[in-house]
Amino acid sequence: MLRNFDVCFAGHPCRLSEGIVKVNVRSMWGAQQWQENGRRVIMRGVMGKRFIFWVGSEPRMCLTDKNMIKEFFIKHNNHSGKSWLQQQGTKHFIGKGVLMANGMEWYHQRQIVTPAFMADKLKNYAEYMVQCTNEMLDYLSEALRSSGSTEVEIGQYMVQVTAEIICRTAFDSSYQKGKQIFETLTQLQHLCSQANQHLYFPGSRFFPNKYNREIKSKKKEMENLLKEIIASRKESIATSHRTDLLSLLLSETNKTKSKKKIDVQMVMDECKTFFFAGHETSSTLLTWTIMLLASNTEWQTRVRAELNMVINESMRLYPPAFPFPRMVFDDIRLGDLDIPKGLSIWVPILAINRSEDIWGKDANEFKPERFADAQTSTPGKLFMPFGMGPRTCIGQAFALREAKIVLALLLSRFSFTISENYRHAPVNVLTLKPKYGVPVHLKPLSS
Ligand code: HEM
Repeated sequence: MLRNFDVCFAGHPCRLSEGIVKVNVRSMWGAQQWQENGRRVIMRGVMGKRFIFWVGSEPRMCLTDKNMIKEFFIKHNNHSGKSWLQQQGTKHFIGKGVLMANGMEWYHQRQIVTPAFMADKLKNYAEYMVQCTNEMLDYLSEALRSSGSTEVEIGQYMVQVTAEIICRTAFDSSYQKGKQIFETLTQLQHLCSQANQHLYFPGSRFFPNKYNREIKSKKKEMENLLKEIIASRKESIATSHRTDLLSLLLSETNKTKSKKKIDVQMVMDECKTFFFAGHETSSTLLTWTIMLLASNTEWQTRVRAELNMVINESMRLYPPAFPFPRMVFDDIRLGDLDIPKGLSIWVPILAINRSEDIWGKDANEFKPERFADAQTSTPGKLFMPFGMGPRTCIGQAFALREAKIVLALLLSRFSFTISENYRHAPVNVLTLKPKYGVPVHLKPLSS
């Protein structure tokens, strides 16, 4: 039985779309502020810190209590997971990979991919990260020289470098080879996001409408490309000693008796998941961090010694990814609540990260020093940019190492300021992106 929170039947509590925060209910907790084209949009909640809202046919409960969130993510992982509705929303571009799997399927997949992110592998990956970043910076310098302009949209370079890094480290293939897959995956992601904004009713996914037709054809295109890479790698798998993610996955397809045996469709879904999760979030983190540094130039000199603080503050203000809502599959007791199965738990990360009650009056300001001492600067605060509990981000160490390498190399070669053409418009397309990119003026440090 549910008690002690307000109920709202009006729809999404907070929806970031088209760069403008649209609040179509009164139920947002606390206050959430956003800046759109210089205009500050302020939402104030009137429904309290716990409430229920509906997403289509799925009831979701907003939870903001730190202890209950921790208890839920850590203790109740076995009784919760991604709902059918969420799996439907992402199935065309990431399928049933580890991000969307539940129960034993998730457990087996997580076991298979974990070795690819162990400390010894990360050490090897660092070399690729440096190499890919230097190549990107050379390319960037050349682009500036040939255009004669100082302005670039930096986001596209961050997408390119993180895509190249994940291709080389996880799939041992070059960016050029994986480029087509990335483009198709990005198109699919946008198509799925647009399709999800339309009314869902039972059976609607089978309708041959514009979105469904395009999604089907793009999905086929991408899977054919992946099949080509898999086929060429399968031939060499027995003789090579590769330990990248794709090799780990392919070796599991050969295990006839293993409980963990996976088929080619699963390998493809896992590849799509890592293509998506492995660069989308990281490029977003880098782009927002550069936007913040370009707007707060004094931090460019300090950041060399204090990268951790800057990266944390960037993820607080612009969390690249939020934990997906988790559906409760069995009745559970959570704090003072009895949660029935079928209810999803949703944590409003943006509201928590910008709450004045938690972070103080300057919650909306860029102040990396609030993370000066990671042990003591966040007591009593909930900060979970990589999720929490057994399903925490598998690529966390990878992403942080990559972010530090890319930022450190960029800062060693350029200083930068935000362009007057920058339009602040965060938009949620599964990750939190700057809708119009981040144009900056770059100045080579040697000149
Ligand atoms: C700044 C960069 C990143 C951020 C902020 C981020 C954030 C997250 C978050 C919040 C989750 C939890 C999702 C949930 O609970 O529903 C997650 C899961 C995951 N992330 Fe990341 N991530 C980042 C980079 C990466 C990278 C580089 C990889 C792979 C190379 C990766 C792979 C994954 C996978 C596979 C999961 C699913 C884990 C599971 O369910 O067991 N992520 N990430």
